Amino acid sequence: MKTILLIHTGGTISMQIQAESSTVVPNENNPLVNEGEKLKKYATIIEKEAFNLPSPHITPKEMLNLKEIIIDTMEHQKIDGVVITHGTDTLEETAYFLDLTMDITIPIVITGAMRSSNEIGSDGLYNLLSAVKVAVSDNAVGKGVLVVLNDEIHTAKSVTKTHTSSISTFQSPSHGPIGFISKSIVHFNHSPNYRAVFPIQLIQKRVALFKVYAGMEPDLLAASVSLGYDGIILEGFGQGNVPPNLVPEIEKILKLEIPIVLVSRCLNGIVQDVYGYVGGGKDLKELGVTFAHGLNGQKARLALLIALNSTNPTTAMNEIFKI
Ligand SMILES: NC(=O)C[C@H](N)C(=O)O
Repeated sequence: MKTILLIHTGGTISMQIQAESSTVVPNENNPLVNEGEKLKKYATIIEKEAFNLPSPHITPKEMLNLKEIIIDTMEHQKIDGVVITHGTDTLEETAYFLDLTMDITIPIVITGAMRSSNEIGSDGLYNLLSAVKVAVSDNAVGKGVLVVLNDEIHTAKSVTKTHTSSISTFQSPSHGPIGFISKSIVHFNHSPNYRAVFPIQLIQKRVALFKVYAGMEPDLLAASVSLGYDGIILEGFGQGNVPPNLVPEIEKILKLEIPIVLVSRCLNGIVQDVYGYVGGGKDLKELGVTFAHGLNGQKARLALLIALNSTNPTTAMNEIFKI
């Protein structure tokens, strides 16, 4: 039987709803900790509670802490896979952070829930069982960090939370799930083709993220530089375009060697240097803006943060943002 390291971090999966107010609140004691018996059928479980936080309280510091817990455990005992329970709001960010920083081939599977532990139809325990089934699957080895909810398996790079409350909230726009879990099997449809890994130890730099909007003025970009941010992500329009009045400020910032990375505010597709007007993708590429293909804003932000904190930021940026 395989051994799985199960790490709890909090989130709705371990919260409860209060009948009087319908408010969902954290539990002092994580109810999932008592569910070990149900998991024993699938794996030998080593259980750790890293923290008990709603996921909006999670920062790259906690993400780094999770990485350390996994590495430390692997140094002391043999484990065949890792399952992490996590709030869904920032789940995709923790998943992608670990995907970019963990140089290991054993499966790391992250799961969560949209309904709290004491709600009718709670999806927590079910998703946890699914995540364990994936983590013990031989076919999950070498596929990077995976996200498992609602019977689907997604890669950390492509998955995103698409619905505020539905249990089918996690989707991979443009890609679809990498696999699924049925009653009896864990099935993979395809494999991820490329994964850059940067085992950083520390996060010191700061990266700002801006969603571009019609009529946006350049002062916020200038303010982020004055505030000492080390990099900027722009979630541009469509295939990667911005309003023309941002262009002089973008040029100024790039001359200061502060990287600007462009993604699209569209849910599907990639950014390209197609449009040749002022503020169009072609213009931005010529100025030296970096294009991040297929990443959403929050993941591009983590990617740039990790690149800037790695030993050779330029090489890391080239690796991370190549298609
Ligand atoms: N479904 C959830 O887990 C949402 C919750 N606000 C969290 O991320 O902690």
